[in-house]
Amino acid sequence: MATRIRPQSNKRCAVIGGSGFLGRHLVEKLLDRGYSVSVFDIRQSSELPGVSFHQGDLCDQQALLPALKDVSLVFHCASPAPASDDRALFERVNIQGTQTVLRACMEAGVQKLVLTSSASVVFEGTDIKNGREDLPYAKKPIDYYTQTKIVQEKLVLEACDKQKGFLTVAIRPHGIFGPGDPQLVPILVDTARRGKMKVIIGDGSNLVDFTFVENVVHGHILAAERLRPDSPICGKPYHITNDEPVRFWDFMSEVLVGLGYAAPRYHLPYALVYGLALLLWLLSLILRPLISFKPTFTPMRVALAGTHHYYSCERAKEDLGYKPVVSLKEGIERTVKSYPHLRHGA
Ligand SMILES: NC(=O)C1=CN([C@@H]2O[C@H](COP(=O)(O)OP(=O)(O)OC[C@H]3O[C@@H](n4cnc5c(N)ncnc54)[C@H](OP(=O)(O)O)[C@@H]3O)[C@@H](O)[C@H]2O)C=CC1
Ligand SMILES: CC(C)=CCC[C@@H](C)[C@H]1CC[C@H]2C3=C(CC[C@]12C)[C@@]1(C)CCC(=O)C[C@@H]1CC3
Repeated sequence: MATRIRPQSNKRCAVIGGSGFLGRHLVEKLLDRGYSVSVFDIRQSSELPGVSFHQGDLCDQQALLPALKDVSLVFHCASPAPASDDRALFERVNIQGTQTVLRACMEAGVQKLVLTSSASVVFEGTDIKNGREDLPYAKKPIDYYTQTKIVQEKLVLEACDKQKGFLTVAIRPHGIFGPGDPQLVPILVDTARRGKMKVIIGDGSNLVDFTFVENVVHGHILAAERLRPDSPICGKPYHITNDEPVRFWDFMSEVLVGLGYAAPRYHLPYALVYGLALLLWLLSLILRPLISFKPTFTPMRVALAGTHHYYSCERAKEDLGYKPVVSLKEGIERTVKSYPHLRHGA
């Protein structure tokens, strides 16, 4: 078992969203690196030695304050899941809630805030190849969740104020995967179990970033440790990826085959699938008062599965000294091993 390093007083931090997939990995790495961690989350998490847990809604400033007491550094990686598809909730938590987090940080005397944003803040459903951070925010984001992530990122970066001694930075990960992920592998396996994972959308050559969770954690910690008044990173966003763009369908196939399912083989033209998804989505809207159904193939998912969207992490390499610590191959192997219950026939 790994021994934890004893925390120094300047290594006190809080992780808002620390019970979630990314948050949990982040908390474990922070403990390994000698931080003392306080977790704030709406969801109860299993206990970790050395962590003080505070349960509450981040929209409630009074509930947040005890978790931020004597803390100089805050990571904000809480968000409702995109799949919840609840506009009012996205707006309340990602926009108003983030304003509350900022106010609470000021009141508690927090000096640094690292936000988990998303690379999708610049994605409009059409190809992005090696996109850099200077791409404009999407005017037509792929969904409302992403719309609120854009506003959230702007709020946090604009709050960076060297005079007030409050520094901020945003990490933009893309396609996070790894042990404990509640989205990517479970959705994929569910689709395969329902017999809907037979078709490749388009010619299958579109490249996408999938980022192993430990690399995303590494990017967050580097950003936190480099965030100083004299550093060029203040108030800026950073892409964090595996730096190994992969064909979307090769990645999916590798995970599926690793778990004992067949890889998709047949091809359908992108425009046809997108058109059908659009039609289904319209039907689901029209029929909503009578029956409720959630199509697997939403226009947003088809766009994610059928276009190029990969990003450059050169800025993170230059300013943060970032380099992925786990390769895509190893990440996939470790992920597949961590889901014995999702194996074919389990
Ligand atoms: N996963 C991915 O591929 C990507 C994720 N991101 C961003 O990374 C961050 C972490 O994502 P991920 O770990 O996947 O998500 P998770 O849903 O696993 O974790 C988010 C955590 O925040 C909690 N939470 C939600 N609402 C509130 C609230 N009002 N107050 C306090 N806690 C709350 C969630 O609880 P509950 O589960 O009960 O809602 C959950 O424990 C998010 O900001 C997301 O937008 C960005 C790019 C890609
Ligand atoms: C790269 C990236 C941004 C990944 C984020 C996670 C999800 C959006 C994907 C995880 C599993 C994916 C998936 C599909 C779309 C995108 C995901 C939900 C499909 C529904 C696309 C159409 C299919 O043929 C089935 C796919 C199942 C898995």
